[in-house]
Amino acid sequence: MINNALIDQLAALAVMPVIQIENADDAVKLVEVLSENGLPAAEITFRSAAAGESIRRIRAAFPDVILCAGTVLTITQVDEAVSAGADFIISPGFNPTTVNYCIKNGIKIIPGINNPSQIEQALELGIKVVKFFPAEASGGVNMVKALVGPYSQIKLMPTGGIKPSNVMDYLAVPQVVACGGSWIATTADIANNNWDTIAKSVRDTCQLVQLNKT
Ligand SMILES: O=C(O)C(=O)C[C@H](O)[C@H](O)COP(=O)(O)O
Repeated sequence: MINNALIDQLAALAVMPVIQIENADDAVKLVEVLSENGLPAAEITFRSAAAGESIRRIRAAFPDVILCAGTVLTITQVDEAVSAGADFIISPGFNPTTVNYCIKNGIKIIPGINNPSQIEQALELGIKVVKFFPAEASGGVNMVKALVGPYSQIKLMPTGGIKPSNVMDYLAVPQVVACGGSWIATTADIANNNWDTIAKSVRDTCQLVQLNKT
């Protein structure tokens, strides 16, 4: 179960870089750039075959970064992510099989939801934090505000279509812990080793969200 300490860590970050990495050789350099420029965190998505190996190398090089596995769709991927060193699991949807497996095995998971019924499923299982995905396509910040009306106890991590131009609108909602997004370090910039571009994006993002933290 996601604990309060982790919620506080995510809230302090305000944003989670969602990463699709095609070559595990880029993983350590990427997290070095993220960390040194203000974001010691990464969600490594299982959208590529390099995800598990990337998590393993990042964890070995950076024992303290907040490292989670994203796009986790199966129990096999949960096991791969955890054995590689992921702190917690994020999934795009609410899959009872993976959610129950994580709960049973004491693995932290933030499952995806985008409607009231899924929030109630999550609450029934004692889940405190859910991913709101795909955030913009599901109604954006207005949907977040509508959802937290009846479910004020749930905390959300909106992801999907979030950019510098709208991230602050989400972070202004008290139940939003942090926002995920691939804009911070794009797949293309990682693959092309555009580290200066990523470093600037991280610094710009930190400067922007700092407004929310103060
Ligand atoms: O499948 C998951 O678990 C995911 O993590 C999905 C990603 O969070 C989004 O695809 C990121 O959305 P963009 O920032 O709009 O690119």
